[in-house]
Amino acid sequence: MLTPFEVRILRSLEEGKEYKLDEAEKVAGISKDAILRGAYLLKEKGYADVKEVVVKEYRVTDEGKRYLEEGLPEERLFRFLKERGEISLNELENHFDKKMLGIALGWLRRKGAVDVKDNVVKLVKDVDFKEKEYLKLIAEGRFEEVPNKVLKDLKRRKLVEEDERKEIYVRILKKPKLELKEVITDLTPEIIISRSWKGKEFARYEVKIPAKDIYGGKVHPYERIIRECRKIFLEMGFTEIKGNYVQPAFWNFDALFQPQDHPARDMQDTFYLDRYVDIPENLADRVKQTHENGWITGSTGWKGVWDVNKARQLVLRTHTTAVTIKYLAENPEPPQKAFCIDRVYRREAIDPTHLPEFDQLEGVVLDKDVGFRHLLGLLKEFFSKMGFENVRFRPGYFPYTEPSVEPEVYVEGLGWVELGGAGVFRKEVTEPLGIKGRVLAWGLGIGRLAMLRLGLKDLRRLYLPDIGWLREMPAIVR
Ligand SMILES: N[C@@H](Cc1ccccc1)C(=O)O
Repeated sequence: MLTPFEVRILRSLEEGKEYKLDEAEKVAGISKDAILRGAYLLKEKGYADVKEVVVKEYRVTDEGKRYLEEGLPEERLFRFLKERGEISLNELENHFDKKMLGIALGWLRRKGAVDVKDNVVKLVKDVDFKEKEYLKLIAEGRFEEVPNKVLKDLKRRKLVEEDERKEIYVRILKKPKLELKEVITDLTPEIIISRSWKGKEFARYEVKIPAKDIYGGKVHPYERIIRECRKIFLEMGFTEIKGNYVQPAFWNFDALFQPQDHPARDMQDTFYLDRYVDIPENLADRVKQTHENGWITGSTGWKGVWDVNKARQLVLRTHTTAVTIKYLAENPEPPQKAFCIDRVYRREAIDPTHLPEFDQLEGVVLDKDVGFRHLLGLLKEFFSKMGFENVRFRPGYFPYTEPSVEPEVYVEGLGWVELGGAGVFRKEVTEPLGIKGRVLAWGLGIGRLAMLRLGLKDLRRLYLPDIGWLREMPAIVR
């Protein structure tokens, strides 16, 4: 039994002749997808042969194009040396860009064209620069004429890029006596309503035929990992909390016993707003005393004068600890278990692992008889649920916790990666706010976590609207 497409293909393609998919499309007058499906069905029945050939194509990169105009770095240096004779490396740096000089010297040495001794460069042999001719051929699309080794070298130098394309050929082996009994391939509402399917055959579904890729809608990989973290803490009985992006320095720093001259409070590190708010007087008073002399906590405090105006200034929160500490001040009775997944801001120079806006996964446990070991166990449990089995804790320092640790997870190929901070809140933090009990606290960089899970090397990828990457990401990553 043949589908209408198969019949169409058999009728329009010549027996024994090989057609590229594009040609077959033109000759048969049906879409490439239909040809492909039909051809594979015909292959199954022995009427056709389908061949897939992977062809490589080469393209000159921007850097390569520049060299085509200016000459290869080694060629330019060679010409210069020919004119000038021996010359010191220092002198050369006056004539050439340092990076270009490095590349040029490297290749000339490899070719045995120069000798470098005591910082002096000397030409010792005449060499040719065929690579450039080859580069030109590639630029003209004549890459078949370029030897493989040269292609490989040019690719390694990033002057040429390789692309792979699949080409599909269809050949009709023999034509059956065409039986024109119609077969139904797509069952439509019309066919059902009119009952025209009666007495007809249905095409069998062939799962092995390559089909068009379909990209369904799905949750963004980063958001998916954020949801995964949220689920883990909800399942462990935590409450999710939220807070404002803009916080008084009081909640971001002072309530956390961060001294007013702490470098993290500097303009260099924190985004300040030119606005001030009032803070609860009784709290401010106790925090002031704690900073200045320890109040009744038994601590000596930081000494010096605590200035309420510094605490009143608004900042873009630099960590979500501002949210958890405020929550605990408002809910000081144990037990409490809360977490917060949200955006924080720091004045960072942007690089592959730093962004001025990023997200933290913050959490606290307040109870009468909890301690450091519970904290480590809890974090270990969380990481293990996230798929990181190898966890270790390095000693750390935060003004608000004692002891403090920096959790790290082991990632194949990267080694130990630091994921944030954790510790037990000091009494200088809990007592002035009236928090009754011990507090386990942590703040993790959730972007980093996502990066590791998704196998990315650059945090910025998480925020790029790269549709190709998004399409390729599976809906579930483990
Ligand atoms: N707030 C710290 C992390 C941390 C949270 C809670 C306790 C200890 C450390 C940071 O942003 O790096």
